[in-house]
Amino acid sequence: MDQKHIRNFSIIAHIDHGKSTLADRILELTQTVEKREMKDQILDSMDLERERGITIKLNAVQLRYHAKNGEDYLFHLIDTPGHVDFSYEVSRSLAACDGAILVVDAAQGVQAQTLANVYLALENDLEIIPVINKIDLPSAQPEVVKKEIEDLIGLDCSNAVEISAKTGKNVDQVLEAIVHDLPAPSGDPQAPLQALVFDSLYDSYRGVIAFVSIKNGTIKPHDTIRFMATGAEYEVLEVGVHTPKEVTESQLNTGDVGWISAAIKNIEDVRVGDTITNANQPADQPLQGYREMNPMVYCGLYPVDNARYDDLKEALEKLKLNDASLHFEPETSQALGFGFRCGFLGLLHMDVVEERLEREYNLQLIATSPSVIYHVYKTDGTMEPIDNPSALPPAQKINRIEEPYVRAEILVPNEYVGPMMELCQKKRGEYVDLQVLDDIRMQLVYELPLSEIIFDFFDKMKSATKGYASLDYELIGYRPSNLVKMDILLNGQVVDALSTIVYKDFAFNRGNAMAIKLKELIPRQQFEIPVQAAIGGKVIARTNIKALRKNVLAKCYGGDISRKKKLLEKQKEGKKRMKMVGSVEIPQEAFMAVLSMDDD
Ligand SMILES: Nc1nc2c(ncn2[C@@H]2O[C@H](COP(=O)(O)OP(=O)(O)OP(=O)(O)O)[C@@H](O)[C@H]2O)c(=O)[nH]1
Repeated sequence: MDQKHIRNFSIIAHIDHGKSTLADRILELTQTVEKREMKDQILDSMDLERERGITIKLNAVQLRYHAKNGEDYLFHLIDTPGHVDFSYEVSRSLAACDGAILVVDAAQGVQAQTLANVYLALENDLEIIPVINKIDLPSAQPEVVKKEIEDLIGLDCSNAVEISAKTGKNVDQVLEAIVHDLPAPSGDPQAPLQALVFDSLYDSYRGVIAFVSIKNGTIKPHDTIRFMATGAEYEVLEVGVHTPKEVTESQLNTGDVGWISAAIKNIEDVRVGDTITNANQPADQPLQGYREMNPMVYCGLYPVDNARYDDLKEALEKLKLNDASLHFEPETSQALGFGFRCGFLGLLHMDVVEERLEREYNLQLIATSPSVIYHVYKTDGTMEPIDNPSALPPAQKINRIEEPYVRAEILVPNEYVGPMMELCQKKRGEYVDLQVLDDIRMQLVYELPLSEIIFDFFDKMKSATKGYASLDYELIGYRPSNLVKMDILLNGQVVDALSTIVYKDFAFNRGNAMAIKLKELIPRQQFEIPVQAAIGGKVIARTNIKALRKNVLAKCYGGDISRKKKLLEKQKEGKKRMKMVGSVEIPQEAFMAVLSMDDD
């Protein structure tokens, strides 16, 4: 198809405003997917996505649309995730497009990530079409929401389409708007090849598959390609698109969005954000990459079975291909043995990676409690970044510790401004600004320590505002804080994987809460186990896990051997996620105790 009839676009929205549902309707209307093959949210191909009902990975599909002007168009739709943890993926997918459909919930209106995503789209020079979704809801107020979009974002909404992605109402008008209001790709087919790598995955037969958006030139099998950042060269074996089924093509042209396979066995050669060019006729410059996102949260990941260390390493390498924001390096723990220190964009990202490792690579893992990166200034004048509390130098060698701060913008209905400010204050927030947005909402700006945001801030915010507030934040730098390392001792021994860095004024409460939580989580054993929280060798909290009195098998009367077996099986299941530390068996949940503690 000629370039004028191609449209490359993303759908952007705040979480749950209906991106995936709209994508489903578009696939149906363009008959990209046969009705009987249609399952809900077909673009969410990962099981995990379907179960959690959120979009994690971006996906690109090619669609054919017969427009009302009688002409045929080729669309490339790139789906994007909505959760704040995954904004990196959003900026990746936007770099591959020329336009974006902005979906706004007609009942909820503009939310924090609506704004954040619009800014990302504007940074990428995309044309934006506003679409008001969920007009079937009784609480829908499309006119109010349109005015909000005009006032807050400055987008003209006089032609904004009002749709229900659920019922399909007016979705055809969205397709027409894509044809008429979004630009065709502007690249030059005669120019040297420049293809933006916006994603990749590892296939055990074909090696690394790169997902690309062809900005200039063309690419076909037998071409020799060069990855401009790494310099690696390969001969192309196959090229193609997703419809969403994988389809092989003879060539990808300027404006196409598709995949390339070239028997790439070395995972390191392919970097998301890199530009592919033709080695025989190379482009002078790579395309502008996009902002690299740095991990904000770190934790240790250890195989439950130490013998599977190499499997974990391989799994992490493969996962990283498909998830450029994941970082990892080897680490050892006295308590847990050999594992990896891994960096994530946020807690949801951490959760998702852990679950993917377990499901897709069949690994059993223990994750240690998450931590941000602290800047530790030592008395010898040097600074050491610390993302693992157990690596903190002894107190006498520390001059000061600085921790990362974020600027948080919170959109909150008027009646919840009070409770929201109280929460921010409690989380060591510093008030910056409060602005009236419209008749019913305000925008609250606070500067807060990142460590307070990542743990249970979202949950607390939800309960303080009945779920009506939304949050977006960005890192603004480091500030000195009064922080100390809190150790946990089990049976008199420090368990390094349970150490945390805490704000000194909170230490006493946290130590107590932690000891109580561990008592709940660690099963009773043959002997009594003292649980202590300590700072610099001084115990600040203590409790005991009582010894087990009865043999569990005693519960099964006499001879029923099959029941006995079943019980033992069950115990074994439960034990899989346990780790022997010294003489104490610790379950996975215990390492995450900091997350579920209540300070109050
Ligand atoms: N009533 C109504 N519900 C809708 C409509 N569109 C989507 N929903 C519902 O809203 C919820 C969220 O929709 P999704 O399409 O998963 O939202 P999303 O924006 O893709 O969410 P993430 O992928 O997690 O960012 C689902 O329960 C949908 O069924 C609509 O037009 N009307």
